[in-house]
Amino acid sequence: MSFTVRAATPDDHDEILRTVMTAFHDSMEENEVSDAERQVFEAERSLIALDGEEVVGHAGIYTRDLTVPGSVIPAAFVTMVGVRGTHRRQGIASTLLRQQLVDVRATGEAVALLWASEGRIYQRYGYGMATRRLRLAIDTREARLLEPRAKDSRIRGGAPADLLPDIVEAYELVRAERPGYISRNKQWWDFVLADPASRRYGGGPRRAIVHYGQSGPDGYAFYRVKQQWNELGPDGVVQVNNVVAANPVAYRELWRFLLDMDLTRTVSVGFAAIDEPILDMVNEPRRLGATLSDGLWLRIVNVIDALSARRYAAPLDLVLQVEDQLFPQNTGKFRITGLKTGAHCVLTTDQPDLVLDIATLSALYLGGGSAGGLAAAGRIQELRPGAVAEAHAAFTWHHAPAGVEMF
Ligand SMILES: CC(=O)SCCNC(=O)CCNC(=O)[C@H](O)C(C)(C)COP(=O)(O)OP(=O)(O)OC[C@H]1O[C@@H](n2cnc3c(N)ncnc32)[C@H](O)[C@@H]1OP(=O)(O)O
Repeated sequence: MSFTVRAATPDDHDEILRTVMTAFHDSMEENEVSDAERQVFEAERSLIALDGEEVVGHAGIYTRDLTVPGSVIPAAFVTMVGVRGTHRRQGIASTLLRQQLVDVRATGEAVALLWASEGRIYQRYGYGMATRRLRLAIDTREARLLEPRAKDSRIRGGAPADLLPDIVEAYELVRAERPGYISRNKQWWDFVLADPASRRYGGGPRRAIVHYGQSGPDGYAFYRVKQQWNELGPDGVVQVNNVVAANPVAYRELWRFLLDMDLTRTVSVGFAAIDEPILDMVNEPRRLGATLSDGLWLRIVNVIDALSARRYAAPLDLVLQVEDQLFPQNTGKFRITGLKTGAHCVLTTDQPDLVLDIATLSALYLGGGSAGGLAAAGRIQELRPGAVAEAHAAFTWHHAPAGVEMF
């Protein structure tokens, strides 16, 4: 089978969606496509594969900013990757995904990242597991907050759209500090707030709570309640995306509201960080029902730009020997010097301290992958004793990175 590849046009949007939904065993008819979804579509950054006139594969990109340790950088957010079942395993996704990475580098972005339907799809293209995702299923009768209610603290609840200016203010307080957070312009807030009934999966409409401290809004959470009853009475589930808060009081009081809602017995959280503060705020952490999986997958496309764009938790001076099968520019020896205030990365002929491939370096990038753990897994080779410990201290960050929204 032969296929051609071209950039999409705005008119291709619905056919692309139909193709991707078919690949996901879903259908356009059962999913309302919101205006918000159409608005964020970037036709010129979408690649489609065609068999004759038929769209048979797609890989798209959203252009947004990503918070990395100590900095915010432009990044490519890969989305809607799908190949029709009739055309799978014939190299279509590989062609699209490799071409896409070349385009990302040409655009000037240093990294691409994505949520994987299955992690094993993407490692072959150099993506590394850059964040870990914690899900919580909290038995609210068993896990209680240790601290009493705060004074001078106020919570408002309502429809997200009605509270939006305060929600945006709180989000912006947090975004620049937390690796993994993503910029949201007006279109992206519309996208985040879109709440079509076909995507509620049995839950009610999305609601918001905002916390107000002495200087204004400083935290919020979105949630929906799935109302259910068993033979003993109410058994509702509060489904929370994540809790966004700029300080411990805001975080705690938002949680207090969520954990103590009438007619509910469980709070589920979809996007918690592995250092999520709630783990250290309750009397019975085991009852938070935490489960761990892969989070964001990240691919460095430009080693020099990426490594010099972030900051490092401890002084760093290392030579990394990197192997990248797609980009010859990323293969070689790089000296990285870094501090909390700045960083520099250049090609060098010096002896390497560590040897690793691009997927492993990508896993380290946001501070999520542990250099010690990756070395123990045999993915980093240490040529100078002590170099793994130095990399470990420098690449980690005081906030674990987390992917906090699907895109
Ligand atoms: C960011 C996102 O959008 S994540 C969503 C990804 N999409 C989905 O999961 C939807 C359902 N699946 C699909 O649409 C397709 O099967 C895709 C996109 C995953 C793969 O498309 P294909 O065109 O079949 O991939 P392609 O033929 O290029 O395969 C490349 C290689 O990856 C392997 N591969 C592809 N998909 C998978 C998978 N799901 N599991 C394991 N291996 C896979 C192939 O076996 C092949 O290996 P090889 O080179 O050793 O022979």
